[in-house]
Amino acid sequence: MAPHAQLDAESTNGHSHSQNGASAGSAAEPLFVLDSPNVVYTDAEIRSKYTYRTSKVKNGANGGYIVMPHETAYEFKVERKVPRTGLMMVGLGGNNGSTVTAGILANRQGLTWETREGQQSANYYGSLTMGSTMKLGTDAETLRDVNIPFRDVLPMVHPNDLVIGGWDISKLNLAAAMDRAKVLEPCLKHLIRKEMAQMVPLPSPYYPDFIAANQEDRADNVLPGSKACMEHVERLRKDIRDFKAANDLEKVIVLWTANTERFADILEGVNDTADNLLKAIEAGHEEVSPSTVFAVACILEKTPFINGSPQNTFVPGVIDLAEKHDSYIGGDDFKSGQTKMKSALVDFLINAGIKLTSIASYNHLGNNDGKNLSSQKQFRSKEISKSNVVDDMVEANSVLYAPGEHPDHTVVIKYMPAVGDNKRAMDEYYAEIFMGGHQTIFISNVCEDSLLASPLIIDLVLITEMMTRIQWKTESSTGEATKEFKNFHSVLSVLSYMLKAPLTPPGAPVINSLAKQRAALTNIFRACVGLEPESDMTLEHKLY
Ligand SMILES: NC(=O)c1ccc[n+]([C@@H]2O[C@H](COP(=O)([O-])OP(=O)(O)OC[C@H]3O[C@@H](n4cnc5c(N)ncnc54)[C@H](O)[C@@H]3O)[C@@H](O)[C@H]2O)c1
Ligand SMILES: O=P([O-])([O-])O[C@@H]1[C@@H](O)[C@H](O)[C@@H](O)[C@H](O)[C@@H]1O
Repeated sequence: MAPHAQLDAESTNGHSHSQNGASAGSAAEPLFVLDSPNVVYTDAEIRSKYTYRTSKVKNGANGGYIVMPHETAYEFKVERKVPRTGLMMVGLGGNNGSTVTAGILANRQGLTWETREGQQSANYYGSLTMGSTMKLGTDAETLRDVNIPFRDVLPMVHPNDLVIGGWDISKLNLAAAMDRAKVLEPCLKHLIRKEMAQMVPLPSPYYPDFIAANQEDRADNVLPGSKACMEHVERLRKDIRDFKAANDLEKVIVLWTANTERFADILEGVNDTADNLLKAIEAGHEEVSPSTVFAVACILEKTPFINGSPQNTFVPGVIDLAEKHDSYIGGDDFKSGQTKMKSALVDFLINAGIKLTSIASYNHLGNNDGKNLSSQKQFRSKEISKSNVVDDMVEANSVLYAPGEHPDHTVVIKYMPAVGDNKRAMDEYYAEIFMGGHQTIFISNVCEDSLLASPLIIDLVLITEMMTRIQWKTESSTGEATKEFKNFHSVLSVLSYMLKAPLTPPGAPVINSLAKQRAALTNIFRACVGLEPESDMTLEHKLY
């Protein structure tokens, strides 16, 4: 048997994999065409001329402002051909890794299975790309909204077509890993057990100091060496090349869904620049984490790398290296349940003029993630990513909050083995309302953590792959045109909707508001086919 088999689109009676019949390697007939001189379709590309309208503000007299409308003319280019794409997960044998793999297999085969509530069919619920819609416009006759599946706005990879592989420090095949995870129904597991058993994770670097000591008993599938080294970087690069060749892939995305690591110290001369980081790895510096080694390997292999965990994988040297190699990175920490709710509810409360003064977020869970997080250093990584999610919304409202003022905010996570993957999240939101009143909101949220995270993994992969096929150029406002098409900045902040602690290009603001994050992603994709940003003005229903 191959050192590790993969989940391959051809290995099952494939269903029509993508909307409007497209499958990997083809340019689908789009669901819609924009009838505009600003959008040109060829077999290979969509070209869209888009005017980005913002306002520049400067201080005026008496503490006021002077606002100057500002326009930038962009041209976007989208490659229409959907490439044969692989997903390599670090932590393939974990709850998320095994669950998302099983979910894709079940969807690809169009499976249904018996549950206590009756027949259940495979679906992609919880995925923004596969489960949500966007407004295309209004019907020319009836003026009713016309909405389309998000996945149809651009020619995206269909998750059913993804070829899956990856690494794990645990050697369990994915059928055994699925059993260990205790997430999926026995009847479903029975239907996919054979294919899942064929998938065996590649051995991986394991540096014990970065994850909880309680993970040691799992580490039976590790590469020689217990600290960073160039041999590990080169081995991971070869793993990616071999996976690509063995599966005849045009593209691979690597995603970290392995354990939460402790934060790495940022050390001048070690991980502060690309050159220093490469030297530090060469020298076997003990402050370089496995996730940073994966990031470096992916950047050198021009393979996008996404971090689904909260640790600071992207030390300054990694960002510097990604920029130098024009390679995509994104992260951090899937925004799956309690924090996702928080980033929507806080946005609502503060934008309703309600002064949130206290947030208490408690949760307990009993999966291996919870076990790893029961160790203080790993919990601290998670506490940071779960705590910073309200900062931008608070700072944006100077009516409610004085400079530096913010709600009390506490995050508690406890490991309770009995509940397994069924995370219990309990939140209390306490706020000041009109004339000295108070509002207290209690939220209880129980769900399988991995069934929330798995669709996010799919969205992160599909959107990252789509971004590798979008380029831009502009006639800048000062007239210096960007002659050649360019990639977006190496740090893919467009992924923020799926992430608790969105990584942004150096100096760029962090936006945590869920609505703003979705609007940014939606409107960038709309601009690539010449559609204006979504506007809810609906003047057509107000001005007559
Ligand atoms: N809802 C969610 O499940 C959720 C939400 C946000 C973030 N996360 C994060 O996603 C990650 C995975 O969550 P999970 O529930 O699947 O955890 P898990 O413990 O079930 O899986 C992690 C896997 O990573 C493997 N691993 C550890 N170190 C590795 C290394 N160096 N190389 C390769 N594999 C390694 C482990 O053996 C394990 O199989 C965690 O960091 C978690 O905090 C999960
Ligand atoms: O995304 P979210 O539900 O706010 O946060 C979750 C935490 O509550 C949980 O304790 C942890 O195990 C998961 O990895 C995830 O980070």
